[in-house]
Amino acid sequence: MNVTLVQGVVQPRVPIHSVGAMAAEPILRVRNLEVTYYTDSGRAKALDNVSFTLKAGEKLGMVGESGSGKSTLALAMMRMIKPPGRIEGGQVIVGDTDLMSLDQEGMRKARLSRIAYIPQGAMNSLNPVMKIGAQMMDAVKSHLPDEARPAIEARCKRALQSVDLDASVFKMFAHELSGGMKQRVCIAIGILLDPDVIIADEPTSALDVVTQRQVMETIDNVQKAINAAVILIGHDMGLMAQFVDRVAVMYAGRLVEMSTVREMFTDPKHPYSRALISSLPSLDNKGVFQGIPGLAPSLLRLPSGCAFHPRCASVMPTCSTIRPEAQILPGGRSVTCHLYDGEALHEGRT
Ligand SMILES: Nc1ncnc2c1ncn2[C@@H]1O[C@H](COP(=O)(O)OP(=O)(O)OP(=O)(O)O)[C@@H](O)[C@H]1O
Repeated sequence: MNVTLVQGVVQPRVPIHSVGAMAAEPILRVRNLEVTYYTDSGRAKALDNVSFTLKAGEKLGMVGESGSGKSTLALAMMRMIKPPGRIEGGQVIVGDTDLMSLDQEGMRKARLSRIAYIPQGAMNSLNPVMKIGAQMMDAVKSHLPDEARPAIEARCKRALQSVDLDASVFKMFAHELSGGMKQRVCIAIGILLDPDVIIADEPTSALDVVTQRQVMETIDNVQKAINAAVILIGHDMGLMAQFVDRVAVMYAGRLVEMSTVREMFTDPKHPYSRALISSLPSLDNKGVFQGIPGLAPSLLRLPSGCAFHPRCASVMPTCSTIRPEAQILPGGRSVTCHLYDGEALHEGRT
C-alpha cells in the first residue's frame, strides 16, 4: 500500500504505478464486451457490446434496474463469469494488457494487483473463523510469495489504516466488527496491491445512511491516494451523484448513456435516464411517486429494435424496428437512442 494516514486523512506516498495528475490516456478500455447465459429457457444476452473507457483517478457510477447487467459486467471484467454464462467476445484492456488474452495464471495475478473487485455482499463473505489479518495476509501471499512475513503484515496494517480502521482490527474476527467496519476491511483487501482499477458492487447496500456515506468517503480517499480508476455499481443515484465523476446507465445488457454527473442530473438524454432521474424524490415532487411504466424486459424475449421502446415516453416508429447504436454527442457524452440520430458527432463510446 502506498498510503499513510495523517490526522485521519489518507495521504499519497510513493506511488507504485505512474500516477501523478489525471492521465490523459485511459487506464481502462472496455471494448465490445459480450456475455451470454445459456439457460434451459434459452439464451440471455446479459452484456451486449459494452464499451467504455476510464482514466486513472476517474470514478464511474454504473446504474440501472435490477437485472440490467451491472454485476455481469463486473464479473466479466474480472473473468469470473461462471457457467451457464460465457464471455463471448470483447476486450478489457488495463494499461496495455488485454485481460482477455492472459492465461489462467496471468489472470489470477492480475486480479487484485491490476484490477480489484469488491463483490456485492462482500462483507458477509469474510471467513468467520479466521482473523482479519490472516485473511489479508493470505490474499497478499498468493500474489507476492517471496515477500517476507513482516513486510506483508506491515502492508496489511497500512491498508487497514488507510480505510480508517485501527491496526487492532488485524487480530479480530469478522463477528467483532460492525457492518461498516467489515465493508472497510473488504475495501482494504481490495487495495492491498494498489490496483489500477477497482470495481465495487453495491458497496453500501445493507448499511445505514451515515455508514453509507462514511464507506463512500473511504472509497473516495483510498481511490485518490492510489489514483485508481473506480467503478461503483449501485442503485442509489443520489448517493452516487456525490461521489462519481461520470454516470453510465445500463438497460437490458446495453450501455444506453454515459455522461458527466452534472449532465446526467441536469440534462439526461436517454428517455430511460430521464425516467430514472425524474423518479428521484425531491421537495418539488414531494408525495408524488414517479415510477417508470412497465417492467424491465426478460433478456430471453427482448423487444425488437430498441429494448426500451415499449416503456419509452418518446417512442418513434423507427424504435420498434431498428436497434440504435451508441453515438457520441457534441461535448463528448454518449447515448444509444434514435432521438439523437443526425446530432451525433460519430458512433461509438467515450
Ligand atoms: N447465473 C445465471 N444464470 C442465468 N442467467 C443469469 C445468471 N446470472 C445473471 N443472469 C442474467 O443476466 C441478467 C443480468 O444479471 P446481473 O446480475 O448482471 O444484473 P444486475 O444489473 O447486476 O442486477 P442487480 O442490480 O439485481 O444485482 C439477469 O437479468 C439474468 O437474466
